[in-house]
Amino acid sequence: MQRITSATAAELFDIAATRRIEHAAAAALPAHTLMRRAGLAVARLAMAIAPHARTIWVACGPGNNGGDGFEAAAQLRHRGFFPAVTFLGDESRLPPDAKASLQRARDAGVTFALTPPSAYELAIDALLGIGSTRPPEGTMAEWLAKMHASGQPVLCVDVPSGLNADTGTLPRGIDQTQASARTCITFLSLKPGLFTAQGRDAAGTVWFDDLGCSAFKDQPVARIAGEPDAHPRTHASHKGSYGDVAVIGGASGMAGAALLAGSAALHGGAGRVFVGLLDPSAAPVDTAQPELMLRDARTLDLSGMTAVCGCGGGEAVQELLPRVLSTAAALVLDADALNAIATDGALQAQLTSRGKSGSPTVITPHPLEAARLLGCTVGDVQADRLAAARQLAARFGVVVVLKGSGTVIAGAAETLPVINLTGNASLATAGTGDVLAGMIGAALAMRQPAFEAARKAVWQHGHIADTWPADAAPLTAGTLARRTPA
Ligand SMILES: NC(=O)C1=CN([C@@H]2O[C@H](COP(=O)(O)OP(=O)(O)OC[C@H]3O[C@@H](n4cnc5c(N)ncnc54)[C@H](O)[C@@H]3O)[C@@H](O)[C@H]2O)[C@@H](O)CC1
Ligand SMILES: [K+]
Repeated sequence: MQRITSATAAELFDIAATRRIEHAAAAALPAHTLMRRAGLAVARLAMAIAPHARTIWVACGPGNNGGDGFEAAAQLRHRGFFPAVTFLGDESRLPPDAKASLQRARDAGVTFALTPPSAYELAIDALLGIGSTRPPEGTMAEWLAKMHASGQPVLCVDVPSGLNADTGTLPRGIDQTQASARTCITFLSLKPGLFTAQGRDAAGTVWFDDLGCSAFKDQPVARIAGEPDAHPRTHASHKGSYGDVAVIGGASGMAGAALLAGSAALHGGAGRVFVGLLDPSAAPVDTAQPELMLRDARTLDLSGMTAVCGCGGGEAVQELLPRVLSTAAALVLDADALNAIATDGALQAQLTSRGKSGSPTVITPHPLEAARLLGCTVGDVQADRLAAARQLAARFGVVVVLKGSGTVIAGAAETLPVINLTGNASLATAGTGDVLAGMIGAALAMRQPAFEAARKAVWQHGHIADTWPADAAPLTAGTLARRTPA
């Protein structure tokens, strides 16, 4: 059993691949072995979460996820705990493994009840796993709501019930984010839905148990990538060794966004950072950050530079985009640059030809910007974030950073997309996206490959937030930029 953290590197498998792994493993092992192992793993984790529990509510559903719950209840009873099982299904239609585990729970003396216990110290959600096909309703929805509103910890078996393990989406009206502590133990494969969209909130802390079946492989759909490699600076280096970044943005009233991106690029280790402001009346220097070389955006020669374009760009950025797209040696496109491209077919064609020519290019849309670029709704993007990121990457031939809970980084078709595991809700504040764009710009200026530059910056950006002390003042975008590691 392994706890999954932002340092974990592993492949992610969709439901179809997980089914294939399960069938191959089940065929190679004696009957019922997988469910016995899964139930034992659940029981062990339950005992670790609630070692003094008097009552553990085990809510079991109609399929093999429920079977894992019966098996866990049997194992817990053997160890002196008092599980109370509520079963929502038809015993005569249980799959064979689950039927055998139900009998084992009965033989162990587990209590069965029609309604959840009035008091309990831990709830085990074994209602639905990867076989969830429709939104929970009726009694199942009531039990889920009760479980998550009770204030007691919830341990989800395989996946939080109702969560789409491929996409991380929860059905409308199912809120699984209120329980005091949420833990999920997942089996045989790590599923992408646990790590993006609503999955992270619903699953909480994720544990993985391969049930002794690591030999059974299949085709992954994505990966979590762990901490990126450090790029130590050599002693015999100078500012020219680390490249130039030119931030293009800061239209009237929005200079701050460009300065934040510039600050992040500077602290991220770029050799020199120019900030090309779109507001002609902007101040000629930022006295708080005199290292930033402020220029009129229209005068900057971008050949040989990494451009970070769009932060606070307003509508003014549109007129510069043809030149930025054609001349920047490497490019990060953010915010208003993406909005401008979304409404301009000629710019889209230019981005596509730039991407296909192999010039390093990273785009950093949040879901609404991604929706505008794809010509769909935010709901469509969030319904399958991996697919949306892959689609954008394929259309324009660029590296895509689709921001949001479980940021997705997608690139060329032959590169497995990454779901990033760092970051938390403290990043949901103005300017943090500008900082991320600047950080990616610094990594590109240091000639790191575009996918790796994006992955590294996204990881570090979230890691700064994750390690920000809980009792410190709120993390602002300015502080985030200044803490960017070189
Ligand atoms: N077969 C085995 O030996 C193993 C099974 N495993 C467990 O089995 C799970 C998959 O089992 P299943 O394929 O039986 O799928 P599930 O147990 O996830 O659920 C499928 C059943 O739920 C019903 N259902 C789907 N959505 C529903 C809804 N909204 N309301 C009410 N009923 C609904 C389906 O009609 C079907 O009867 C995994 O997630 C995992 O927990 C793992 O323990 C690995 C080993
Ligand atoms: K479950």
